[in-house]
Amino acid sequence: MAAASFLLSPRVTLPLRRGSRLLVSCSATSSSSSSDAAGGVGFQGRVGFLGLGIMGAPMASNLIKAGCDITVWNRTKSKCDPLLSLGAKFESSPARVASSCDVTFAMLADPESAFEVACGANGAAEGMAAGKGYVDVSTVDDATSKLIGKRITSTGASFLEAPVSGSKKPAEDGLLIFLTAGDESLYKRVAPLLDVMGKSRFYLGDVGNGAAMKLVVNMVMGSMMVSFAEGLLLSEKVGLDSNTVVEVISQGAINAPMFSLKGPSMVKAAYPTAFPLKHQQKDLRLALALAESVSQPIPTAAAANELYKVAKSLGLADHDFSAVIEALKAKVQSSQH
Ligand SMILES: NC(=O)C1=CN([C@@H]2O[C@H](COP(=O)(O)OP(=O)(O)OC[C@H]3O[C@@H](n4cnc5c(N)ncnc54)[C@H](OP(=O)(O)O)[C@@H]3O)[C@@H](O)[C@H]2O)C=CC1
Ligand SMILES: O=CC(=O)O
Repeated sequence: MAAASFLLSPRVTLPLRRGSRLLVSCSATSSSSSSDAAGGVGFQGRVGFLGLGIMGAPMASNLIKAGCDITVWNRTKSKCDPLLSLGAKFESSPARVASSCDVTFAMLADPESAFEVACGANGAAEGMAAGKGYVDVSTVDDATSKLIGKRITSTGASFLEAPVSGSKKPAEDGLLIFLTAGDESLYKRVAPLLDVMGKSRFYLGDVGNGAAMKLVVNMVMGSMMVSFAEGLLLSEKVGLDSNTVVEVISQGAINAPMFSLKGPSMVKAAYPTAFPLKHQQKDLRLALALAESVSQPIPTAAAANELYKVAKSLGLADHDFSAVIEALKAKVQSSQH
């Protein structure tokens, strides 16, 4: 009986500090839950997708596979080709995508590119108008998100920030976690699309809260990875088997999927890119700025950030963020000379 009532009212509303509200949707665990009888996803209209990198490509691909009418754009045009073969349409600029679509998603690298694609020349804002929506799923800082939101809403369109937690595989599997904030009616309108791409969605109130939530989560993740890398190297130094360390960690209270997923390849010094190291360092940099804005010390994250900076200087920016372990190895070598 309890389970039935849970299913009948899947969304829980919880009060959140700073006068906003938190809506926790549990309905999104199944993308089929939002499918309509016509085989669509319960969203009427054309959907644009800007930015087809590691994350954007599988997200757009899942929307196409779910039957959505998708129009894509990417700075490097060749990355559109796999999507076009799945049935997507192409437009030659973000402005043209936005003007031909009802709702446009953007998945860009960083604050600079997210701003440029939304607000620059031929940017999405130029194609926006009342009745349209812009959903920025990139990881950016709250100030950038607010600037983008202001520019988009100045056209009469609606704006939602919706950064995601979850990496390449969750993006491929439609299992992302959306951290949304901004226009609540746009949130409700695009919920069926979020449900295709993700397993859950949080509505966090005012623009900036989604960005802040994402930065907090990635600040923790970046520090955890550094601590894990230190543990692996220390265990090796004292003669323990690193694979056994990974296994022991996986069975205890500090188990995290990230450790079991990345540990075995880290032991082999292999770092196939799921989450680029340069993006993890960007998130730590933005989290440090967020912390500074409220005078909150985050010394562990600050130390972790320094290590990711070293890793970048070693040419590891485009490797997976687990390659941060190489920066520790380099430190050991330099201390021995
Ligand atoms: N990978 C992951 O595991 C996760 C990533 N994120 C976040 O999602 C976002 C995208 O990540 P991901 O897909 O991995 O990154 P990628 O580096 O694979 O893709 C970045 C995208 O941004 C585009 N881009 C970069 N600079 C510009 C610019 N100046 N103008 C126009 N387009 C530009 C790239 O275009 P081009 O192809 O031309 O280079 C590409 O489409 C980032 O904010 C990241 O922090 C969030 C969760 C997980
Ligand atoms: O932003 C990265 C992630 O894995 O989430």
